[in-house]
Amino acid sequence: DLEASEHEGRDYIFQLDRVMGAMKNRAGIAEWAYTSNITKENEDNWIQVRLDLSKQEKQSWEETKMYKWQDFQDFTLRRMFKKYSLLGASALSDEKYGKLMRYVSGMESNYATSKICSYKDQSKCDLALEPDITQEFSMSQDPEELKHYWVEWHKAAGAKARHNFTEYVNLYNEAAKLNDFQNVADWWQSEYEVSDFEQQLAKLWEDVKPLYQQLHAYVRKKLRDKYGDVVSARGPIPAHLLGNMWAQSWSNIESFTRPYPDKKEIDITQAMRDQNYTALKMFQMSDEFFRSLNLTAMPEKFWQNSIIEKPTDRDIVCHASAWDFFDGEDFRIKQCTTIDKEFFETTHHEMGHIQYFLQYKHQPFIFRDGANPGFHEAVGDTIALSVSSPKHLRRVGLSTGNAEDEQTEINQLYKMGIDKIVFLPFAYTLDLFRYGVFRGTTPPEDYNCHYWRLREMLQGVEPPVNRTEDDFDAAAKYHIAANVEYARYYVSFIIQFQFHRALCQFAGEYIPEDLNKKLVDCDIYQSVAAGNALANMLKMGSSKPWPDAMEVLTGQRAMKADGLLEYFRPLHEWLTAENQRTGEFIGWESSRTQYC
Ligand SMILES: C=C(C[SeH])C(=O)N1CCC[C@H]1C(=O)O
Ligand SMILES: [Zn+2]
Repeated sequence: DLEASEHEGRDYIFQLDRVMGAMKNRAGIAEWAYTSNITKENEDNWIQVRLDLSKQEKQSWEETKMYKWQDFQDFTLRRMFKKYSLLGASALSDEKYGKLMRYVSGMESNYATSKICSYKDQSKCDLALEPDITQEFSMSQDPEELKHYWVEWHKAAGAKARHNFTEYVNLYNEAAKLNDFQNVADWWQSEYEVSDFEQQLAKLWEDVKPLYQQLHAYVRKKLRDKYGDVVSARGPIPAHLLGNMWAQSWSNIESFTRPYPDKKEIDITQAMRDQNYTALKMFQMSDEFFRSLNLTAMPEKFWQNSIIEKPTDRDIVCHASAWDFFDGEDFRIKQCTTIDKEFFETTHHEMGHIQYFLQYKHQPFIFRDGANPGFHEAVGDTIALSVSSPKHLRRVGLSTGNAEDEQTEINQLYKMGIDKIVFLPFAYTLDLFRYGVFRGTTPPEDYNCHYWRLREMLQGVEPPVNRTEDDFDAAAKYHIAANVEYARYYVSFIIQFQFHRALCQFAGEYIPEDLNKKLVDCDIYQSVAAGNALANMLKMGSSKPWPDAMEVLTGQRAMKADGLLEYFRPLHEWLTAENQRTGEFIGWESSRTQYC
């Protein structure tokens, strides 16, 4: 009868959960071994472990189907069964599952090990993306040099991945269908548990687009002033001039584009170098910030097992990552830290993942996840919004700036905006592109030119040189090569401002309409009230639908652009006035050249 099966179901699912937790630990150790030492042997071992585990997953999946869990009374039990009833990629045959993993590890290892030649010294051909190309790209103001690094990287990391990517799409879609999804796009979107996810993304973009267009027009003018006619007055911005390989953050061109150049600039990269900062010091500062909020300290194993600097004796996947080994004590970060502003933020970003792991480690294994993927990406960034405030940077001795005046505040909002606002159309493009690929509306013969049509339409950028279908520029971005869904970052860059605003109110740092408690000046450092409110949301993991988690912290049950727009309102007003003053054309006409 129903009662017996629900009672038996409870015993079964919690036993299964413990088995799955041990399996995730084993899989994590094998994947860590491979991505922290890229060799054929370690890749083979990782794939073998995953194949072994898929046998166990298939068997458990069959057992789960024997329970009429949809009729169970207990919400948590139903939710656990529902999540365990999704088998995932291991629904494929061993042969196909193995091939799918080979395609992905092939793309990821190519990305991680790609080397290109220096612009200045064509005989030096051992430049890796991190730290070499990233460093060059962030410092250079020579369009020809930037074009060289852009073209060579997109050739080495992008074009070479096209075959693997095309095969991966077919197999991954097969796996989606075996899990009762139309395609991978629907599978990825199901993670957000709303029926109109794609419409919500479009609505958020409509809300933010006017602000982005003003910022884009302003920056285009500044680049035109500096580089001349290579930057058109009314068209897209050439993507290699924005200080970042993917034009996803424009922070590196702040020094010569900021609104009030004669105002003192806070340069924490220089300050950290002057103060002999190490990677470890950055991690210790981040840990101390979280502890100041009454959150949890990094456990001993974190400091023992993490890799925070690039090894010199082997190839590793340098792209920053945070790892939960599902044993309640082993949590790690792997990143190739360099001492600069970008990695100061990245360190907080990754520590945010670890803090989330720590806060939900009491949950059943199946609920040890973000309320949705965007939540996991938002935790560290939300903390970093406080850390990057002038008030906080003064508190920790990374800035000697004086109190804010109107112009300094605009400069500060501009610095935040060329990181946070410009990221949104980039993130939106990446998964709009892949939704079309998985749905088949973008066929392989159109992959590259469609990718650029989306980038021009949404981001208002164009490639520095003509492109063809021999290129595959999308895979020059880690997450495309490594099969990591990207809408999570788009969601994160919206909701982190909802989280930040709520935390600032808990901390007494933000009071609407109070000019002494402005959002832009908020720093929640040492606020136990804010930390407790954040912890209450993080402890839930994925045990409840994400609107319940968001409501616990913000009182809102939907992701909305209002937090971001409120934060940047003074900048929006300033940009609009400035663009009117200089007569800028707002938006962009299609590119002068047919580049694809
Ligand atoms: C730092 C990570 C690892 Se989860 C990352 O991939 N991020 C953080 C912000 C956006 C995105 C990127 O680098 O493209
Ligand atoms: Zn992340």
